[in-house]
Amino acid sequence: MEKLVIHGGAKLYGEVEISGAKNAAVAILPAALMVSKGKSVIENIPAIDDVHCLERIIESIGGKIEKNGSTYSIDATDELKVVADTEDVRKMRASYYLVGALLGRYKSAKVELPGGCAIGVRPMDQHIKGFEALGAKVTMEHGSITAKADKLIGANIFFDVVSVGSTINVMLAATLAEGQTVLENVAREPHVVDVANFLNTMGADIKGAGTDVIRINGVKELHGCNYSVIPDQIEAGTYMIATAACGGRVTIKNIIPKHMESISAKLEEMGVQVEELDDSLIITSEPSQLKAVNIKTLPYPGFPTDVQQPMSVLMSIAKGRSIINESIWESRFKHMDELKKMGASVLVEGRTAILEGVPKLSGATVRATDLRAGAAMVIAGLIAEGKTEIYDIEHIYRGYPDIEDKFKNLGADIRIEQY
Ligand SMILES: CC(=O)N[C@H]1[C@@H](OP(=O)(O)OP(=O)(O)OC[C@H]2O[C@@H](n3ccc(=O)[nH]c3=O)[C@H](O)[C@@H]2O)O[C@H](CO)[C@@H](O)[C@@H]1O
Ligand SMILES: C=C(OP(=O)(O)O)C(=O)O
Repeated sequence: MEKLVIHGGAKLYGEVEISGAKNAAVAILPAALMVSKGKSVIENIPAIDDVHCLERIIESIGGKIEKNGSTYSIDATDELKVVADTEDVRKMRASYYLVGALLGRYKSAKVELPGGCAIGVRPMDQHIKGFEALGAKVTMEHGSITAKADKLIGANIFFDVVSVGSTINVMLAATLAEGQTVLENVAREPHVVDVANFLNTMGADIKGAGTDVIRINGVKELHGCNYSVIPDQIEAGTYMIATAACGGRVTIKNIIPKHMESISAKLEEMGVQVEELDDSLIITSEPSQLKAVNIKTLPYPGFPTDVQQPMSVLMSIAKGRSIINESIWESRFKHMDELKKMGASVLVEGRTAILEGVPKLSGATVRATDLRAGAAMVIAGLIAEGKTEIYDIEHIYRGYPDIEDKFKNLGADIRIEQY
């Protein structure tokens, strides 16, 4: 087993290269299984455990993957199995995209129910509503979801909630349906746009991704293509916040500054300097000058829920009272108990957390209760006085490539130890 050991106190200086986006890559890889002609060559795939899990799932149903660094070549031209039932499917959230991809291509899919971070109830009713509107019969039994159709016919679907997963999943299936599908009240996250762009590069006809209405004209088949995954908005946000919390000056490289606007604006409100270049941001911070702010997590372009936990660490040392309203997930404050062990002053009531800024945190033994909670604990360890040990770090590796090396290169005292 492994734990992270951090000695806090170092300011961060230098450059950090952001990897491909987790939540785009984990949708694009299943989407590549819809291609019946040619190979898909996909660059900038992040080296994270969710991707490794997905690789094993893809191979278990007959897809072939060749890797060259972060470039994956996917060959799905042979007939695939439409049943995905391995342990890996239950470990990660994004395995649910196999339903949309296989239903689209084969009009049949049976996939074990997904896992992912325990951050609240994670229903699939909107995915099911979309598949059913396209003509599929969907059942959930014995821990798996089965979707079958004689044929898929385009439909108008108005989602009851703004959901990344159901927007992408139904878009996948509708890509190979007959006629036009109109999806309304859809998620506008950069990864939704990236998946639509990938599908279009493979021959799909999708318009409107990035707005709240997506129009899809079904096509008969998809062909291979070359594509590069967008940079990870959440990984970039995590390094921006870490720099703001530790102090120093760091260039966050290989990003799309537009995707970072809600985070940049909040950091500036706190007194952090954010300089925008073409594909990078320079963060300069003096932590003793940080001011309290309030955030409410919202679908894009609002403040991302996936950055809320790292952000709470920054708020814990900002002068004054900060308030977080977590509007997406009802259990995304589990890390607060760990943060309290390090001296943070936090009161959690339902979906609200109130933080009274303290001058410093102190090192402690803590757990990564989920993926972004783990990133939050790393930032807390980096700013705390003394030694912090973080257990259950497997959660962190689901979404952060080389986190230890990336922070080491910026001057942090962080290492992995076996126990
Ligand atoms: C692999 C992946 O991309 N994960 C992201 C994805 O998760 P995921 O796709 O699971 O999250 P959704 O956007 O679907 O969920 C948003 C909200 O809609 C609700 N909901 C969702 C589906 C449904 O059928 N019914 C329903 O009520 C959820 O309970 C939640 O309150 O988007 C979340 C919100 O940005 C992020 O935190 C996750 O990092
Ligand atoms: C919640 C997250 O991931 P998942 O949906 O894969 O659990 C996340 O990336 O913050």
